[in-house]
Parts: sequence; C-alpha cells; structure tokens
Amino acid sequence: MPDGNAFKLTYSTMFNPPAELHARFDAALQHFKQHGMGKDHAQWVNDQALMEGERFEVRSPINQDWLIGRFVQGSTAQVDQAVQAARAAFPAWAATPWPDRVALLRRAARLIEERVYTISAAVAVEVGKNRMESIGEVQETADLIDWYCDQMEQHDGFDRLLADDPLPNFRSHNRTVLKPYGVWALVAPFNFPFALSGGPVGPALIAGNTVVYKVSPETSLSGWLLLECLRDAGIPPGVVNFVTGGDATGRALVQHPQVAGVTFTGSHAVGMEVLRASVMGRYPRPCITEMGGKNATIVTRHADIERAALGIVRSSFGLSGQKCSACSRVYVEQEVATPLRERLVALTTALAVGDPTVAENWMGPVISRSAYERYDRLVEHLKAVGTIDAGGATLTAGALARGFFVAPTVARAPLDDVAWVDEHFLPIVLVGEVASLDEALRRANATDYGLTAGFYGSTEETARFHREIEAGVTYANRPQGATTGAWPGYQPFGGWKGSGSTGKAIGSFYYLQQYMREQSQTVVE
Ligand SMILES: NC(=O)c1ccc[n+]([C@@H]2O[C@H](COP(=O)([O-])OP(=O)(O)OC[C@H]3O[C@@H](n4cnc5c(N)ncnc54)[C@H](O)[C@@H]3O)[C@@H](O)[C@H]2O)c1
Ligand SMILES: N[C@@H](CCC=O)C(=O)O
Repeated sequence: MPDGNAFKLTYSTMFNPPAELHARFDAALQHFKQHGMGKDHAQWVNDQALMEGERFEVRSPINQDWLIGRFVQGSTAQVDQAVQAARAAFPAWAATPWPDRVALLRRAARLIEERVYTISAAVAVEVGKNRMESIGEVQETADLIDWYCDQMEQHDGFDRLLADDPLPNFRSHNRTVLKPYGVWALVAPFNFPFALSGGPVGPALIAGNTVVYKVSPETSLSGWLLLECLRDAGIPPGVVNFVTGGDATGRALVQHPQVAGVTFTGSHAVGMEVLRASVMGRYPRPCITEMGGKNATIVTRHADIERAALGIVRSSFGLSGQKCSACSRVYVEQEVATPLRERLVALTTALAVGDPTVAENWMGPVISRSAYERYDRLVEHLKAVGTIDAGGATLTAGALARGFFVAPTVARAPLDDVAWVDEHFLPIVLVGEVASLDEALRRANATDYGLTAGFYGSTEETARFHREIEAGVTYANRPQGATTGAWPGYQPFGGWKGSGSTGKAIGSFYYLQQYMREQSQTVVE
C-alpha cells in the first residue's frame, strides 16, 4: 500500500484495516460518484482511442439507476485492427532488453498503487464488491506484476549458457533462451476484472509479447482503468491494446488466426471452447485457461468448529459467492454436524447485506439479473429436495430493490442431488453429513473441478487431506477463509482437472515461463 504504514494488505489480513484506509476509500468513492460515472469510453488501439461503434451501457449491480459508463461493442473488424497493431509492435517490443520491459511494468505497478483508492472505488461500484475486497483486488494486481518482474530478474531473463559439446575437433557453444510468442490475447471474467486482466497482461508483456485484452462487458470500466495505468507508465504504442464487448468480441479475439497465445479466465464451458479452438489452426498455440470451481470444505470430528464456521462463511459468501474459489460444498462428519450448522446459521444471519461500498455492509449484490434469477431457481429447487437453514430469499427492502441483492444461504440437499455438481456462482453453500473422512474425501474429489479445497481437523488428518485431495489450492484450519483468499507470494493460485489447463498457478515460480517458448542455440567455432 502507498501509505508507508506497517499494514500489509492481503485477503487474509483485510479484516481489520487502519482507519486511514477507510477515509481514503470514502473520499475516492465520493469523487467517483460525482465525477467518474456516466461517461463514454473508448477502446484503445495503437495508442489511439477508438470511439466509433454501437454502444452498451454498464450499470451498477448495487443500483441499476447508477450508470457506470457507455462502452463500444467491439466489432470483428476492430478486434482485427487491435491484433494488427499488436503484430506491428511485436518485433520492437520483443527486441527491447528485458530489464527495460521490467522497468516499464514496475512503473505500471507503482501507478496502480498510487491510484489504488480511485480504482478500487470504481471496482466496488461496478462489480458490487465490498471496499476491502476491492482494494485487495487492485493491490493484488500490482503485487502480481511485481512478482513476475522479480521472476524475470531472478532468472536473468531466462537466457542460460549450457556446456559445450564434448567434440574432439570443434568447439560447439550451447545456450538456451526463452523467447516471446507474438500477440497474446487475454479475456477476463466479471468478478476480478482488474486483477485477472492485469495479472496475466503483466507476464505476457514482461516476456516480450504484445497484448490485446478484453474484460467482461459488465465490468468494462475496470478494464479501462488498467489500460490507463499501462498507458501512463509509458508502454509503447501498439504493445497493449484494449477492446470492449461481449462474447462475440471475445470469440473474435481468441480465435483470431494471428493471435499466438491466449489466456482465458472464466467459466468451464467457455474455457473448454477456447481451449479446443487453440488447436484448430494450422498449428497448436499456447492456451492458458483458468476456469470454475465447485470447491469443498471438509470438517472432521476433530475440527475447531468456530474456526471452521468462520472460514466457511467467509469463503461461501465473500463477493456474494462469486469467486471461482468460493466454498459451495461442505462435508461434515455426523458427530459435529449439528454444532457446525448452528454456528454457520448464526454467522450467516448476522451478515450485513447491502450497498457494499458502505463500510458496515459486508456482502453486496450478485452481478446481474440473470444471476439473481438463477438464485431464485436454485433456492426453489433446494426447498423442493432439501432444507434451507438460513437465507433463501431475494432482498428488496428500500434501496435494495434497485439492485440484485439476495440473502446468503445455508442449505441441505441429498448428497446425490444435482445441486452438488454444477458451479452456481451464488452465495449458497450446501452442508452434507458424512460418516467418515474417507467418505468426505471421496465426495470432495467426485467432481470435474479441482480448484480450491478447505479442511478442518487434526494434524494427522491434514496430512491425509494433502495426500488425497484433488485441488490446486488447499487450506487447512484457516479461519480467514476455508477456500478463498490466495495472495501473490503467499499462495500460488491455479486449478486442477476442469478448473485449469496448465497445472501451473498464478503468482507461482512456474507461471511466467508459459508466456515464452524455448530456443536452443548451438554455434560451432
Ligand atoms: N480459475 C480462475 O482463476 C477463475 C477466476 C475468476 C473467475 N473464474 C470463473 O469465471 C466464471 C465467472 O466469470 P464470467 O461469468 O465472466 O465467465 P464467462 O465464461 O461467462 O466469461 C468470461 C469472459 O469470456 C468472454 N467470453 C464469453 N464467451 C466467449 C467465447 N466464446 N470466446 C471468448 N470469450 C468469451 C466474456 O465476455 C468474458 O469476458 C466462473 O466460472 C468462475 O469460476 C475462474
Ligand atoms: N484469487 C481469488 C479468487 C479469484 C477467482 O475468482 C482467491 O484466492 O480467492
């Protein structure tokens, strides 16, 4: 954070921030509401604003009367224009010494930090996140970019000498170097529009690729605010380009024949489509897909029930259950099911739901009318097949009627019900009773997803959980969040199975290399 105080913000330290942070956020929020909303925004191609084209409106899920801005529905021709700009800029950017690229990205990271309150106020209103989640998302983006800069430096630009060939009559010098691919396309989801565009844009650029990126239409302003930081850092024309629009714009981008590599973050269904398309051209191209989750938490008879309940509630209902890492399934041993359920219900019913930019409110709305209607349908289903223990209603009192507010919900359903299978991306957690840790692990793993998993139990059980759980991000006995809250440098973040295609995690030691291809160079004297 830019304040020089000792507070280090992460998703697990955000529960008790200094007062100054609230004051600065409040000032930025007021400024955004008075001066930042309702404007027409451009796409950005080759250092030029592209204003022309059909427009769509973005309105806040907190209150549909709040017009965030108007954005261009990017056409196929405009996507092509952006890709051509990125192609033209590629040779010079790839040839720029990597320390210079790192210096520019570090400058962008510092600008993000300087603007952390301004940007997070906009993210909060646009996504419907609470202030700490919003500030966290923006700061996380700067930390991710710094992490990849550090990686480039620690590996000396990934340029290494190898032993000379053991030849008797010739000297043969060998070297291996990682090189960029070309134009990298990035598509981001609505829930972390700043971090999940800036997170991958950073390494793509550090590696020497040029970029065209698109965020979800619902969160287009967040994408634009990132572009401003990159532009103002002095990244050369054409190196980073920004298009806006919906699914068709995204499809035109990721399927463009001159795109050399893709990073997609979003749902499993779309991610699989993007991944399949990546092998349909004349040759395969790298495709990093980060997809959904159906994340389980296991609570055994040896668990600290208070910790478990706190961690589950934070992970099930943070950002209204709209995190890929959200906890949507709990498997609890029968012996402790009643006390756990009682604490879950008590904590859930005490949550303050409302305008999440107000400090007192912890949970905001869901993103859209369609999510709101999906909530209604799932609640009706759960009432029919099981029991609602807390929540189970849309919230329409007073100003809440202008947004998409729903009650955080704890429910029961038969363990073979379909509700345990699909990712719903809603603040609804299912709690099911199991006879043993064996059964809990079997059920937790019986999913096509493998993103995050939580555990509460003894030390010996934790070791077994780590041996057997099929998930890329795991947490044991953590009250700050059962399945959510990874932070760069502390928890690398990536999915197994249907949750991710590469087995390499965001913010890890192994991520940046994916944006480069290896060339082995042998020269004989
Ligand atoms: N694994 C992760 O790190 C991670 C992180 C955040 C969100 N997610 C997942 O994202 C999903 C929620 O986000 P969403 O609703 O925005 O996801 P989504 O899949 O509907 O959309 C994601 C992005 O893809 C674009 N898009 C849609 N169809 C496309 C197509 N055919 N080709 C190219 N682009 C296309 C959208 O416009 C949007 O920008 C959840 O499933 C969540 O779990 C995963
Ligand atoms: N990185 C976030 C989740 C991002 C996806 O939605 C977490 O760790 O909770």
